[in-house]
Amino acid sequence: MPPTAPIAISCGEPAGVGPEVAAKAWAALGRDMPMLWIGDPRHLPEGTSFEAITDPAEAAAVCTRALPVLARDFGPPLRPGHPNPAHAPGVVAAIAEAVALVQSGACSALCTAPIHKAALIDGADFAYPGHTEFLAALAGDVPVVMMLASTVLRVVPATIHIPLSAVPTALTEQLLSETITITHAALRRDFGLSDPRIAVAGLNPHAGEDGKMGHEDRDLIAPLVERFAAEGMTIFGPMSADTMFHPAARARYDAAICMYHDQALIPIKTVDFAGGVNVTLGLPFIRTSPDHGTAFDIAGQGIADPTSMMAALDMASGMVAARAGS
Ligand SMILES: NC(=O)C1=CN([C@@H]2O[C@H](COP(=O)(O)OP(=O)(O)OC[C@H]3O[C@@H](n4cnc5c(N)ncnc54)[C@H](O)[C@@H]3O)[C@@H](O)[C@H]2O)C=CC1
Ligand SMILES: NCC(=O)COP(=O)(O)O
Repeated sequence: MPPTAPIAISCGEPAGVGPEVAAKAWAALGRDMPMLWIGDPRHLPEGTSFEAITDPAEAAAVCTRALPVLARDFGPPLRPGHPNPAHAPGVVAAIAEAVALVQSGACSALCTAPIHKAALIDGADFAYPGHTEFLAALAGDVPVVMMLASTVLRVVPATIHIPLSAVPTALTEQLLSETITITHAALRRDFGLSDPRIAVAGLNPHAGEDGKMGHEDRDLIAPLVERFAAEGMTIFGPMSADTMFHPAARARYDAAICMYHDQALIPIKTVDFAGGVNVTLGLPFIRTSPDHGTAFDIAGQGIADPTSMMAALDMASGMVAARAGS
């Protein structure tokens, strides 16, 4: 990969705030961080300084004066705040194209703007609940882990986009073991922690209260934590989820493995919505994303906060450097 290979940004749902936060992130960071936006340039906010290019190798030079764009035609016009399923094939293709560029080495990392899953299902028969699962499939069905990370907290939901009623069955020893192993390796490789400290949440209230309020904590989670600890990992749990996210508790670990989506995402979006980054661990390439969604309620108004997108680009850039050993 050339040292100036840009970070590929897939446009995400064009009716959401994705194009706006990408344009704002370029304005703030683009002079120092090569990036390449893939999408329909008609969807960028009016007045965005962009240049259509055809070769990602041109991005680094262009990025100092304009947002480099691989321009694609998504068809019908856009109404901010109103997703059009007709745009869905373009949205999915932009993600796939960005992945191909990263896999070929033409781009250094992938940063995805948020998608609206329903529009992709309606308009493109999208068979995945989110980027995470789609990227795992594009990478060859590798096991992956979702991490939401900010400077104050890192959380990992062991199960992701499934109904709450399906969580207990989905929580198997294999899933939890893979989740912990992938998280531990990524904390070492990408976050520079030589001996990461991992806290594991319980599933049930009070981590099951010794089997009186559910058995998964005692029968599944505790033995697994003991096994990893016996192998030398710094890991503890199961913790009562209600008391593991206050500041003193957070200071005791580098990442919290949580049992389901909201157990992980509520605390981080509460303590650092603006600075949170969604990063997929376990892929053979680097992928980050802002922690927020499409924000249809404010799309097209010019008021979207780009902080999370900027943090996602920063994190991707840091991971590229960490993997290059610099
Ligand atoms: N990585 C991804 O592709 C993600 C996609 N989504 C999708 O986004 C859609 C909407 O999800 P919601 O739950 O409504 O969450 P959301 O994050 O889009 O919006 C929640 C609230 O936060 C505000 N907000 C979000 N981003 C903001 C920004 N950059 N600046 C200022 N305010 C901002 C919104 O205006 C809204 O009031 C759903 O279809 C969901 O699946 C949600 C999260 C991540
Ligand atoms: N709630 C997180 C989310 O929806 C992001 O999912 P993904 O598209 O990154 O898989």
